[in-house]
Amino acid sequence: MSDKTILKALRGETQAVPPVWLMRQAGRYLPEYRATRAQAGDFLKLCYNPELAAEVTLQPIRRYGFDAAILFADILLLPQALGVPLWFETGEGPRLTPVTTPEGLRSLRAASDVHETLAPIYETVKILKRELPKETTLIGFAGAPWTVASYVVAGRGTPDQGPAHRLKSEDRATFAALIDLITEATVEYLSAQVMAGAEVVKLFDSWAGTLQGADFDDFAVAPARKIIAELKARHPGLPIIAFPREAGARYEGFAKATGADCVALDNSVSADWAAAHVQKDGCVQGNLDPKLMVEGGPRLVSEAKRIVQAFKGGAHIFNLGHGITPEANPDHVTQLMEAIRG
Ligand SMILES: Cc1c2[nH]c(c1CCC(=O)O)Cc1[nH]c(c(CCC(=O)O)c1C)Cc1[nH]c(c(CCC(=O)O)c1C)Cc1[nH]c(c(C)c1CCC(=O)O)C2
Repeated sequence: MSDKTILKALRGETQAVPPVWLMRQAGRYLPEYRATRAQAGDFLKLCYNPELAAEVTLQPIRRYGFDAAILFADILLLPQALGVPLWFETGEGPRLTPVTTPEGLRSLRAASDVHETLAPIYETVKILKRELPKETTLIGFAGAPWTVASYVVAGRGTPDQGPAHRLKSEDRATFAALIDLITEATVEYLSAQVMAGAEVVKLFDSWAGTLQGADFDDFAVAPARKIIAELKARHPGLPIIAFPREAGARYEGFAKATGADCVALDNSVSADWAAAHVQKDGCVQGNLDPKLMVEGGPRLVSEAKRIVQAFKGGAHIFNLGHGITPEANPDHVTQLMEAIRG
């Protein structure tokens, strides 16, 4: 059995000092990231350049000694590999050519045909496997089907994911077929990451919180359960983290319903509530407010300690409730690491 701290937590072990990594730890708040992105040309070129993508993955590990490295890539590379045109508008974020009709869906590639486009990502994983410190766990990832589909339908991120909700009610068959295609392709993609050397995988469902009632079961729970079952059949013992962001009360029971080993918590749920209602079923990850990484100082330290304290009775991986933002101060990450590790 590995004695890596992240893998211990994912097996359900309680540790005196929780392992720690941060969502978006490789990113624009780091000057060395901005320099490497400029060298690559742009964000997508960086994602598809294995040497440089591995370099930016390693940068925060060198600086802070996080317990995990997360593969540098993006959740939208998968729909791109299915044939959906993708680009990034500077200062605005991702754009895709929307897929909203049966014809649009038929024009996409089969799930098993994503690997040619994604081969450079698997190469990044292989480089990282070689170059990471032996105590650092390598996390692969993908978007969960609902979140990926919501970008594919809207052609961009929208505040309420309205276009995807509309397609879901107006042409449920097409929407469900899109979810199924992404579900299958996600298994292919994550399985290939594991074969290349990823030790853990994480499913990001950033927009799970916009799904109400039975839709949450159909489009957040069911696809995650399918993906997790198939991955665990192919890779016995593979630890999986699920992040149904803003699921609120529906965080309770999510691990059991999907088979995930760990549930990542956003910062809208209180750590005390989650310790009682979510951590009873296994490891939890989270959940410091990312704004504190901009503010720094005493509130950052006291909030971080409060979260460690709340989860100290069970398995916990320290993280933020969402990604670290470009405005965060790199010195505040050092403050955070001292608050956690002492
Ligand atoms: C919804 C989503 C996306 N991508 C991702 C999600 C799910 C998590 C979340 O809710 O934040 C996940 C993601 N995106 C990125 C990673 C790499 C690993 C890491 O966490 O360090 C991961 C795990 C790099 C990235 N993905 C993106 C950047 C910034 C691009 C740049 O350098 O200009 C990075 C480092 C761009 C991106 N990518 C996406 C958006 C909406 C944007 C624009 C918003 C933004 O700029 O933050 C889609």
